[in-house]
Amino acid sequence: MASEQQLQAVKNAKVLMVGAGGIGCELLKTLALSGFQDIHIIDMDTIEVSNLNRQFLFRQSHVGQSKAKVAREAVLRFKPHINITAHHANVKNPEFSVEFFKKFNVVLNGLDNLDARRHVNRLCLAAEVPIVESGTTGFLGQVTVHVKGKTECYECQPKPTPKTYPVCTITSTPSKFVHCIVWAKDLLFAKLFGDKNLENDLYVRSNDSSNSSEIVGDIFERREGEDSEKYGRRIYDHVFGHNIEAALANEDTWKNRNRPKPIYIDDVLPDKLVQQNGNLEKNSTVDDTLSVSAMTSLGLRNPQDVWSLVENTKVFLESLKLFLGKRGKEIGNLIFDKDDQLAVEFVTAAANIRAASFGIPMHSLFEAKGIAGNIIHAVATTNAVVAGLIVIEATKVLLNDVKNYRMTYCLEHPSRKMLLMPVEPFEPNKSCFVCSKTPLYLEVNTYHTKLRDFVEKIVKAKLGMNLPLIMNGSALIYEVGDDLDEAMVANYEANLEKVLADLPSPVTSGTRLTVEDLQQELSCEISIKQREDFDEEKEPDGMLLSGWIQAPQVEKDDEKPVVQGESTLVVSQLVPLESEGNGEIEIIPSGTKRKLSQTSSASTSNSCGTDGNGADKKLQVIDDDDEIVVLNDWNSETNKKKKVL
Ligand SMILES: Nc1ncnc2c1ncn2[C@@H]1O[C@H](COP(=O)(O)OP(=O)(O)OP(=O)(O)O)[C@@H](O)[C@H]1O
Ligand SMILES: [Zn+2]
Repeated sequence: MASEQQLQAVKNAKVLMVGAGGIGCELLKTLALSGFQDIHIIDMDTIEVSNLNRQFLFRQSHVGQSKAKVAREAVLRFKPHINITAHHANVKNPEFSVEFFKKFNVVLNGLDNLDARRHVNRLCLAAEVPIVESGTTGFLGQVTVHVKGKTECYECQPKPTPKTYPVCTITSTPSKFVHCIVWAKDLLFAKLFGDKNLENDLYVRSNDSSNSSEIVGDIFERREGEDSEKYGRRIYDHVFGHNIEAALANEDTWKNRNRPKPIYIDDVLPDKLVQQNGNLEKNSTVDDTLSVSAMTSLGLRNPQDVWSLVENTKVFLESLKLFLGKRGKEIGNLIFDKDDQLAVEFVTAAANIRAASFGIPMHSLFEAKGIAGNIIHAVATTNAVVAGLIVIEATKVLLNDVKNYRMTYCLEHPSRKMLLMPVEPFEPNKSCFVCSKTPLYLEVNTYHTKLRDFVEKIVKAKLGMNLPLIMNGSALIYEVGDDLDEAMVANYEANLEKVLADLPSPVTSGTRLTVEDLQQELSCEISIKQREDFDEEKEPDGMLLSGWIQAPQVEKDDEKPVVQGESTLVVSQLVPLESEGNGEIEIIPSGTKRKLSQTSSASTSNSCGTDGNGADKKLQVIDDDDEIVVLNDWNSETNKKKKVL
């Protein structure tokens, strides 16, 4: 039961909800039913059919309409007397300025991407408005509270990024199915159907074939008069037969690995492919390109079946033929899309054939699609639980009940019989460049690196700036904005093409750049250090930023993709820390174990720890034998459990 004080706080609050998707729909409903009366919603999207299974405020008839607006109307139907304002827009738009954010008592995020979350974090820091941040991935979920000066900000902790793989693992020595998927999708599919001008490592580096990439360039071209079956068979033999033979020639590679087996198509499918439903190539006037399917024409129905090598070979050939015959116009421009059935069929088949060659278990199209599209299926219940937790935390924030703030993690499997794991928030990280304004350092070859690379790879991608401005001392070297005159735009464009050392005010070793984003009201200093060489694989940007919190790469053991929707932190990174005897557990991010004693008020050394004026990091977990335990009284001195029947 909420207290009178809580009810008043809720009633008088003005809240901003960003995102009206899976979490957002649940959240808006829960806010309205909890007594909130002034709610703004921002969502840039329109409703899609695929949202309907869990975004329950939306119906079939709403497909194509604004999520924010439809969500508002749906909730007003059962709570007609509250104020809901819908903004169908990107939260990064300039209209959502720091001034706009200042109007709210708390911001509630139900977003699905890092970029927007970072942007909202910065605006909230500048506007001094607390955020309750959330994310879900299947059964996993989390709700975290961020209040300037009191808790860490959203960017104080590193965020997991999807795992990338060394090129040689993908091109030569795959050991997991996901490696075969990456090869099929990013190399083979891209080579056959994507932009031919893009560099592509689809060749095998054997000891004596230093110029093999040139030879391969010709091999992927369809020869004059070559029919699609013949072309498909030639590609098949090249990538699954000859390339593997060439790789086997590198004896050193296989000393401690299983040797792959070359696969040639005549051994698997000696006869010409005949489709069960006739040759669709002749039928190429049908316009609905996305409904074209090799599975359909081969009579393969169940996407959860694992195909045999023969079936995979047929799907490989048939999907290639269908691309050539029915989607020829797109060839050269295709980018893999998990919702493109034919693309998924091709990638599944190619990955499976490669897997067979390397002795890796094959997978169904359903599983392959999940891996290729980084899909973890959303669970409506997790969204509902998370939405409830957001409202609980928001209420505490409104009451300024700092000592009871919790970051809560929803687990997939009970840990000590608990599915919800509450943790006290950490203090601001003193080396966070966002909330603690820590200077950054960049090692770069200033004689080779263009300003464009610095802007794209560092300022935008790593620092998450939206409208950056870069200054060297008092000289402005780059700026984005609507109010620039043509001469300035031309000047900045010219600068982008110059290497750093050749800029009108040269950037060389020792230079201190100021990089700002006026919209986010964020400014940081970057000290430049000249460095000649970079490791292409480990430092693909050709630059090394430090003083910045590097995101760890995560990969689940079962080869499933990592974090869908780039949620804030994955639970697998949390380390429950047990103290001796008293049943207390502490969970801390990123695998850095700390003892409970270190988190007491005496601890000042750990940048994530408390410095004495915050609450200590103890988390009390009640020993119990119940199946599921939730904490029911967030305001009590010690959290108590409640049985879920
Ligand atoms: N920059 C942004 N500005 C406004 N809304 C955003 C922004 N980025 C993401 N969103 C919204 O956040 C919501 C996230 O919801 P959710 O994670 O359920 O994704 P979805 O797109 O609805 O579903 P799915 O991706 O699983 O098909 C989406 O409705 C999306 O439009
Ligand atoms: Zn921070």
